[in-house]
Amino acid sequence: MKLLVVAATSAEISGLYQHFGLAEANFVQTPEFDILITGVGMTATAFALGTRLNPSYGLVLNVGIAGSFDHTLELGNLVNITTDVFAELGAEDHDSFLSIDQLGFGTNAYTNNYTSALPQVDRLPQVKGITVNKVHGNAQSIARIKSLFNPQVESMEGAAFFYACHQLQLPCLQIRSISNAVEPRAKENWKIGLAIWNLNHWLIELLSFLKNPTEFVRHQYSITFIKKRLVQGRYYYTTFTSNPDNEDIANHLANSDKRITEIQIEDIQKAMDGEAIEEHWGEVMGSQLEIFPKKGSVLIGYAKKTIPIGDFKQLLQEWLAFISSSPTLS
Ligand SMILES: O=C(O)c1cccc(C(=O)CC[C@H]2O[C@@H](n3cnc4c(=O)[nH]cnc43)[C@H](O)[C@@H]2O)c1
Repeated sequence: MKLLVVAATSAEISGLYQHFGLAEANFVQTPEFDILITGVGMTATAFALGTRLNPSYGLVLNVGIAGSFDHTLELGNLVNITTDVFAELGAEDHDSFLSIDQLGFGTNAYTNNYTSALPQVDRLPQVKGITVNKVHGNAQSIARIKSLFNPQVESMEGAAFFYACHQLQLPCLQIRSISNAVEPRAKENWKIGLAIWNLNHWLIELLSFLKNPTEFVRHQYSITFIKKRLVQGRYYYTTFTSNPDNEDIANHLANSDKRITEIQIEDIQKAMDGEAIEEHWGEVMGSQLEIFPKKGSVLIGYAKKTIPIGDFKQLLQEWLAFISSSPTLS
């Protein structure tokens, strides 16, 4: 299944280009996925999709940042926008608004139509979005649009994206990261960097998963391994998880250096072979580890997260392979 990733600006998916070693062009093709940068707004999106969208794509994915009307969504949170509305398309009727539907000229609301279960998508909250030409930044217009559509988020492209995919009947998803609250304009409150960071981590995890869903257990736990270059050519290895349930596991791995990881793998292997081991590791590397050979599970961290022993062994092996890739790590 080939994927088309659609974003308004290349800045919003800069981490993706970097991770896969791609040049920041407006249309990039790789064996597993293509990237299309449309430009900001509905017109630019419609034009770019008109030139590039075709039935060879198994999934079309719109990603970007968005403003939120919903106070339960924190800045930097990711959402799955399942319905998106052309909020300004229609006619004013004195104090009322007539949508394009009410005028009899079309449809103003479009939904995504991707039903396959992807763990990275399933764990995101599903929200209703509106698409606007003008970012809301005025108390009266915000109150008005809320009373008209009761939206949770807004963007400048989403509904146009759904419209184009709908025209070609292509499976599509719109995933956005909240960069700002929709409020009387206060640009200093926007967290664009955080929103883009989280979006890119999620995107890299999804694309790596689609590339090889069965190979990596870490993807089942939504854990991404990260290698950062420090000064003087040294590297720093850490982890990230977009699933709060797995934070203890991710931290445990990040805290395990090569030696500790090897010792854990040895003990886990012994436990799996029925040999006696120290089951109560207690606090190791700022994390709790208990091994239960009879139950076939391990407990990691203080949130009492228990996972199958085989999964833990494979996680450790993947981590060991990752951190062993550079001779600079002790
Ligand atoms: O500096 C500004 O005033 C400004 C206004 C809107 C967007 C931007 C951007 O840099 C991002 C463009 C991109 O972001 C989406 N976006 C983000 N927040 C909102 C929002 O509150 N309302 C509508 N769109 C938003 C949008 O989809 C654009 O593509 C800067």
